[in-house]
Amino acid sequence: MDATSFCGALPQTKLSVSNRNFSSSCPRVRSVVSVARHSSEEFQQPDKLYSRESLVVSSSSSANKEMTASGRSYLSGPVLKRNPGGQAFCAASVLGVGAYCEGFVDSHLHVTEEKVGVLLLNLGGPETLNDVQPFLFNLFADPDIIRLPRPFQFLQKPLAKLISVLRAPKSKEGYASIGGGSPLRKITDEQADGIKMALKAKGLTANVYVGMRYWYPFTEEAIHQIKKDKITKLVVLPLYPQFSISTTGSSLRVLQNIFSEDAYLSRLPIAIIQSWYQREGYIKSMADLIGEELQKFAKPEEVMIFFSAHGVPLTYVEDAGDPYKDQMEECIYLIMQELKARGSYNDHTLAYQSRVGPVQWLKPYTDEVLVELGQKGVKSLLAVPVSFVSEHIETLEEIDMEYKELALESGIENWGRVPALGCTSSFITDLADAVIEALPSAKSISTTRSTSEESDHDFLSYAIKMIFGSVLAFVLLLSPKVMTAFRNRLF
Ligand SMILES: C=CC1=C(C)c2cc3[nH]c(cc4nc(cc5[nH]c(cc1n2)c(C)c5CCC(=O)O)C(CCC(=O)O)=C4C)c(C)c3C=C
Ligand SMILES: [Fe+2]
Repeated sequence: MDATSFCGALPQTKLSVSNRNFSSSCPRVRSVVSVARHSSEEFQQPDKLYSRESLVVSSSSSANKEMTASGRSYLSGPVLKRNPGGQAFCAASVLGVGAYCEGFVDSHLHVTEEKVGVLLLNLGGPETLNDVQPFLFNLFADPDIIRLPRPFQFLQKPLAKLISVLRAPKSKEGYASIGGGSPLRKITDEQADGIKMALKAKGLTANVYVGMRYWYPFTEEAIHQIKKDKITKLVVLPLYPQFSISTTGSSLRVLQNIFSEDAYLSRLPIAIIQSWYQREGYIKSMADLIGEELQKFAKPEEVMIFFSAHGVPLTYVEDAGDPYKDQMEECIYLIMQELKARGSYNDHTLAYQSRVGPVQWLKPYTDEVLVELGQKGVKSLLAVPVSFVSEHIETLEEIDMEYKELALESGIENWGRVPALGCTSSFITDLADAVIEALPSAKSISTTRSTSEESDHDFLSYAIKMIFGSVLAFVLLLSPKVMTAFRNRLF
């Protein structure tokens, strides 16, 4: 990337990025990624977001093959593309080249100081055992976590209350076993500080905010602070390497709702990095950690590398077009390629953990595969948590305690676990690079509401849905499958 080409006046009109197609580098992912043409496509209406087509549009693949500064071989992070004219932002200093551009010329020809903000999105976790049930309520009240058909959506909150109360004792046990709360907030705050420092070292002064989806500091609080600080350009960076409707998609939906109803925010230029699992820095950082842990085994070459990703219900992928599974497989492929390039030819496998409720989730399931591997005679296994970048309940309790015990019982003798990336410096530096690369594509969102949302406000159709919905929901709740799930405490 030609660094000097970034510095200049802010364009007076919104940029539009030309529509180009790129193929994924991974043989397993054959879908074609097309780059969005309009700014509104970056910040999609919920209905649109979940169509297979628009999710693919939102994948970050390959557009960045073009944009990497150093001609790296991996695809890099931000979803969308560079500024086609290259004239929009004062990023020269960011790359340590050229003059530091401290201001931009606004539409009234006044020089205004640029204030860059970075918003990190994450899930959040209960900090005390008393927080567990309300945290679970927030999680299950999210229509991106429990996806009810439209006529049943009025049941979301009562159902969330019921499930959160039923699940709380089991979850509390888990949180109690890791010290009484989630470490996610502390780690995410440290990552935020790290990214701020890495950006500073690269010449970009930015405020870095943390917005959690289900616990403090909530996304709404972060946005409030962003407004207070009068940020003039925002990069949104979800701390999930792979996009899922249930994680990044859910957080973006919250942002969209807030932004579309606020005059200042809807004009704020914003760039969203929707997934970054294929960035060179991330892949190499993962390979570094795996390589280090492999060396702790007596015979590193005989160790099975066991990637364990958080699962999602199968319908997300099969019906709603969630790209999560494809992105996960591509991610594993890239990590294994990197390990091979370093001379490690270990066997590997991918399985999905943490399923909740009576529905089918992505397979194979981690617990089942561990038992099978033990039965097949695998003796050494290195677990790699791959959908998370911080330690939390599902690494510290589920993998380190439950799965380790199961593996040892199943015949696996040597167990290891790769730590989550946390504040690993190569990783934090790469996230800072992703922010810098994304900045030029920042555009303000469209505030147009979809017609389907408007129709929700139509009283007559709402009343009809309520009546039929209530009857159907009652029947559904009494169905044997749901009752069995409750009895077995699957929730
Ligand atoms: C890629 C990451 C994650 C996906 C995908 C995801 C989907 C998903 N999760 C649930 C239900 C629960 N998740 C819980 C905790 C939790 N989930 C993630 C990440 C993903 N979830 C993280 C990082 C955490 C831990 C937060 C922390 O406290 O440290 C929980 C609570 C814990 C428990 O009771 O097990 C639930 C419940 C669903 C239903 C879902 C997809 C639809
Ligand atoms: Fe989860």
